[in-house]
Amino acid sequence: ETRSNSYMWSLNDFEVGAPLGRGKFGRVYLARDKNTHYMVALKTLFKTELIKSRVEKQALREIEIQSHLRHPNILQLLTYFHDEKRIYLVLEFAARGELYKELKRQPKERFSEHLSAKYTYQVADALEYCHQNNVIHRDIKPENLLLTHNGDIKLADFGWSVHAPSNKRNTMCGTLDYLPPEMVSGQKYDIFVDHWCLGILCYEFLVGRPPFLSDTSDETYDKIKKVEIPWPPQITPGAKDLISRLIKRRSQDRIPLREVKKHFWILENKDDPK
Ligand SMILES: O=C(O)Cn1ncc2ncnc(NCCc3cnc(NC(=O)Nc4cccc(Cl)c4)s3)c21
Repeated sequence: ETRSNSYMWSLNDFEVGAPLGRGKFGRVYLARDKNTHYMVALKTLFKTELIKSRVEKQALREIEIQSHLRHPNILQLLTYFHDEKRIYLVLEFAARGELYKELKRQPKERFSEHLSAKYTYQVADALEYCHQNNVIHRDIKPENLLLTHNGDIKLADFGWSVHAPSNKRNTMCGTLDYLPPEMVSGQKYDIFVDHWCLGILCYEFLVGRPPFLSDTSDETYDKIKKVEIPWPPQITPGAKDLISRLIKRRSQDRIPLREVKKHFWILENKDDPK
């Protein structure tokens, strides 16, 4: 039987299994609901770590944002609870784990046009839904995408998401490769930062590395500001057309997500594996 909304979840409701991954603020464990035997991913966040890094408001904002989002390509936050030391996020379990590892496992560390178009379509669909709910994800990259057992995308980790529009400074700890020009220069930004990241993501699926990858972060900043995209031979004209319409310096020039979903390269490649 399902529990009423007022039920107070606790660690005691779960049998905790193998660690799935580790983050800066805590670990992710495979866990099973003792009652229903439903498998979940249990993300623990140490309160002291959150406070030390001054991201405790971010964690609460993520819980607020993610508990209202419901979409087949967004990793669902099922519930949450805390004890004296940790906050626990009870998340949908994505059985094929991080897309990033799947990308590195590929023969040339890159996806076929079919998989690239399928994943780009599913992320575009999830982002369109986020934007309709006035949420900017802001941290779209392969590390934040998970795969279900049947190979569908789950957009995860809304730890950096905010309500649009925003000029929230974010001390990005991760890669700079996905930052759009407006965020690099600390300007006000809007939902179109996600469009930029979708273009970078599609490029990385097809090439195996992001377009502005450089040895130093200064070089990366320069390439981001100049928007110089190298086009290796495996990028077909259709893929180049879509990517060029997303990686635009001016945010309002980036094509809408509904246009991404019906772009000819996406429609020609997203369904049948070649
Ligand atoms: O990814 C893995 O390591 C392994 N893995 N494998 C399968 C699988 N199935 C589901 N979830 C997984 N991982 C958790 C993904 C997250 C979702 N939401 C998050 N939110 C968050 O981290 N928030 C957060 C962090 C630090 C500070 C602040 Cl303020 C907020 S992490 C899975």
